Amino acid sequence: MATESDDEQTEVLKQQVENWSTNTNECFTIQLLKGETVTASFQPSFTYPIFGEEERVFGYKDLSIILSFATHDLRPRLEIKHGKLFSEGDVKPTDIKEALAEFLPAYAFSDARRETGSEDAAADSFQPPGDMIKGYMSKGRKYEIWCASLTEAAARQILENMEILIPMFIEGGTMLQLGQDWSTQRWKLFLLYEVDRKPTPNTSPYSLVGYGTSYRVFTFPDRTSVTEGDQDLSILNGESLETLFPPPDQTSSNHSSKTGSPLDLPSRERLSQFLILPPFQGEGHGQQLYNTMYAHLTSPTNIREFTVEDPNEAFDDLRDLCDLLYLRANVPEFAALRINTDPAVLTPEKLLPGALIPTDLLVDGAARERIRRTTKIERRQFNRLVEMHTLSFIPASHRSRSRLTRKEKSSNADDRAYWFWRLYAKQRLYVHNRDELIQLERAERGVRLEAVLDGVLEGYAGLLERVEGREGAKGMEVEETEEEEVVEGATKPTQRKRKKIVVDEDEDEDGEEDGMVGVEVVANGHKRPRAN
Ligand SMILES: CC(=O)SCCNC(=O)CCNC(=O)[C@H](O)C(C)(C)COP(=O)(O)OP(=O)(O)OC[C@H]1O[C@@H](n2cnc3c(N)ncnc32)[C@H](O)[C@@H]1OP(=O)(O)O
Repeated sequence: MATESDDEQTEVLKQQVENWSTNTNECFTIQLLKGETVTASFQPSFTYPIFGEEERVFGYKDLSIILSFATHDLRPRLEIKHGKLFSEGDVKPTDIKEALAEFLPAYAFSDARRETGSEDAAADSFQPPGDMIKGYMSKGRKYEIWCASLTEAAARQILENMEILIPMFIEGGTMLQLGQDWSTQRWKLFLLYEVDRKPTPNTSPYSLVGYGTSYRVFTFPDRTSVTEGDQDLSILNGESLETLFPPPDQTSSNHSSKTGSPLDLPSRERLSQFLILPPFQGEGHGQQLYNTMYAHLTSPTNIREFTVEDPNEAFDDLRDLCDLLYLRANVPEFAALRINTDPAVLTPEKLLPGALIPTDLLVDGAARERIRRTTKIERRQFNRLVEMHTLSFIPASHRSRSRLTRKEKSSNADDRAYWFWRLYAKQRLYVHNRDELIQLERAERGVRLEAVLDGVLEGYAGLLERVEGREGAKGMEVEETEEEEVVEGATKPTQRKRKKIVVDEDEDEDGEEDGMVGVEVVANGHKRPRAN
């Protein structure tokens, strides 16, 4: 049984823990260093992957943890400063270096390069690994995007140097665990640098702004011929693939030269990690890097599709904006897509209650498939972009359920278009949310689907506002943009701006097919459910 003095002791202990504990998001500073000059300084968004859920360390007064990165090769250096240390009994202060050990290369904890002066010499002659694939100017400053295979030692080194930034800035983000085997050839590193046109002596002109990684996954040539499960051949654990296509470094001397590399197989490219360093966010660099990665990764003929691994909301916003601006400006067949409201095509028999939604008639199915294949945009993302684009031609004043009482029979073309647009979008959302919806009573399903659709609409409306704003301003920007472009290694245009959209949708949409699957033509619900 706890006595009064036990309680007092517990209270004292609690007080001590509080007095000696420090929030690691607050005491942690990340610095970018050019020579010994600090060019930028910022705090991490998350430190829980390093210091635990509470994001606190114990046992220090006036603690400050400074992690500096050389701006060019991201070589890290750790400095820990503190006042008094807790020293009572056996309780020791948190071992900060130990907590950071698995996130940083060993040399981050020592100063050898700095002490020998080799840092400056290396900086002077530094060139990013790989090839420069894009250059652009923004606000009078020069930027370059470089792409390197992660088989290149210098690229790998840079990635290892800065990988701690992923768990620090992407919620749930983890560091890559690359092996030493041939499969590393599937990986690419994209580095976005600002290039100082008048660098000071003994410093590098290159300063990292952001980076992305991608990897190649094998796919069947015609994904649509498979309806269930993930079609990546990577599920074969490489064994069958390697039998068919021995990797180059393991190819025996009697191996036929006819046999290609696994990298030449029909594949998807998957964008894996994407980060613009905080001091450079919100300046359009995310768009530049995304557009360049998309254009570069989709250009080989054996690449069938461009996908993104676990995007977060901010990335989804960036991707939606970039993709929609690109398709509307550069793919005329996409720009021409509209909701079909022609009663001669959408005959009463096609719209009987209980009939399946004729999505291929509502928005030209053959054209959609053609565009999707040539642009290589992943199916779910592409379908969402078609929804956004076709919605944009329906005036906002007609996007109201109260105007839908006469459904397809409405005499107003915009009201009819809105009715059909809702049917069209509901088809995809039904398939996507099928698992949840089939558990509901039939009547509830309609209501739930309407609610999901309203949430989607809200997001689309915000995005369209930004897209149209950009397009409206484009005429005025054209001259400046063309002047600013210094290298056009990529085919996607330079554009910028915003907003968010989310539903209950996962990344890969294997199994979701267009066409007349799933949803029936249903009457609109009468309630006004909450948007999700
Ligand atoms: C696959 C993955 O790796 S997912 C993880 C993505 N990475 C992160 O979340 C790390 C931290 N954040 C970042 O690195 C950056 O802020 C990014 C990549 C999200 C965006 O890059 P930025 O250079 O800031 O974007 P950029 O200036 O080009 O903005 C373009 C548009 O993206 C969208 N956007 C950018 N940042 C955000 C954000 N934090 N929240 C919502 N939308 C955003 C907006 O639509 C923006 O247009 P706007 O300027 O009109 O608002």
